[in-house]
Amino acid sequence: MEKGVKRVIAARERFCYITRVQSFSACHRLHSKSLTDEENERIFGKCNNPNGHGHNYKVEVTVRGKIDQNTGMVMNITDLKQCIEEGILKPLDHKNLDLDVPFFANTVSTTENLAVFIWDNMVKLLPPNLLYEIKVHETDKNIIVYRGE
Ligand SMILES: Nc1nc2c(c(=O)[nH]1)N=C([C@H](O)[C@H](O)COP(=O)(O)OP(=O)(O)OP(=O)(O)O)CN2
Ligand SMILES: [Zn+2]
Repeated sequence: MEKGVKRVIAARERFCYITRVQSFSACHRLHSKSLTDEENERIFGKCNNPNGHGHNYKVEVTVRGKIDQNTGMVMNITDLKQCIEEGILKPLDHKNLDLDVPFFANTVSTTENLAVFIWDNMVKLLPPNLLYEIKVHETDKNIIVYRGE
């Protein structure tokens, strides 16, 4: 480099994924108003039990974004925590999904639809273009992923 000439080299943009895990408890019944009682029983089996059943759900919320060069963060996890409180715990924890959550009044409370509900809540609360994935563990064996498609 020529003597006395300063060259500013822009730092490369780097992207990271942050996942925060949150558990909550809720009960539900798989039952579709657009099917007959017999069809509901046949399709959903024990999950159509009229008095419902419960789950300890686990949700993984993943955001993807550029690491801010000043803060070193994609987003502050403290803020992510607050969005999860607002978008997941407040509406869902210790609730009967079918009776307490208006979204499920006419939508079957499958884990697929629960993931969509959580996505729609979180996308409104998080900074634009950061939400990457919602992963819901209904049981240890049943895991649903939704990426807003
Ligand atoms: N596509 C989907 N299928 C099913 C869903 C769902 O959300 N999406 N949900 C259920 C039930 O709600 C349910 O509670 C599943 O419970 P269960 O079968 O007991 O759970 P496991 O598979 O983890 O338990 P096993 O040990 O295999 O019995 C059903 N289907
Ligand atoms: Zn269930």
